[in-house]
Amino acid sequence: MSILEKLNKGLIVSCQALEDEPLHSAYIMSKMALAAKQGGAAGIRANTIVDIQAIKKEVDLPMIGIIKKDFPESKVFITPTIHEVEALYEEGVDIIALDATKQQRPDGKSFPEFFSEVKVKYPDQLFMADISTLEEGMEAEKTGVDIVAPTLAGYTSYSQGTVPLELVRQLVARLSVPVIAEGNFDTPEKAKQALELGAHAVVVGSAITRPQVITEKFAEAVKEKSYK
Ligand SMILES: CC(=O)N[C@H](C=O)[C@@H](O)[C@H](O)[C@H](O)COP(=O)(O)O
Repeated sequence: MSILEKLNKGLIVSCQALEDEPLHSAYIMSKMALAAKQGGAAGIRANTIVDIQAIKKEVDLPMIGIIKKDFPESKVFITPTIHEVEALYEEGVDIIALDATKQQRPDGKSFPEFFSEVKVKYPDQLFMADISTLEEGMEAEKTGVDIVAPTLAGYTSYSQGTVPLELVRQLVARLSVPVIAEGNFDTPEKAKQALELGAHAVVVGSAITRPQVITEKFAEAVKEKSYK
């Protein structure tokens, strides 16, 4: 069975904690991935080589790998340059996800320029384009990516206020490549709706693996009421 078949209509759990987050630790992310597997996840999305290595030891699910890296002169931070692609390829991940927005890249290239280089170097690797608008999804498909995901909807200056489910609906209608729903699918209902709209799979992160975010929602909810 191919990787895309294995992920078909499945839940992918994103297990990520950056340096400034309380759960920042490859060991903890590996246990998050194990919990996700026990809960029925079909795949894992993870950031950094150390986390990916630790997770691979714990679970054998299909892996979407990224490397987040900040550059002072660019807002592109998900697998931004060929160096991060190279590291993920060397490590061996089933799918490499990368920023495919029109934002200024750290290497000064446009996404099509950047991705044509990547594709020539790694013709057999599956690539997932993280985009923020329909237009970027359509552009990404033209460059030859294998999957498009609205991961960055609401995270670029020009995509503020995007409703993720609405963008999924539009992407599914306009693209031929599989669309994986990702980014603020924070309830089981929204995840299910994304699949009903035709998404190939759905990635859920914070609502499962960021306890500080989950706690905040509960804390806000109990604060809103005045109790007698
Ligand atoms: C914008 C950005 O940095 N997104 C990252 C991409 O890998 C992750 O931090 C998200 O957790 C992931 O996309 C899943 O989304 P959510 O946590 O909303 O379910």
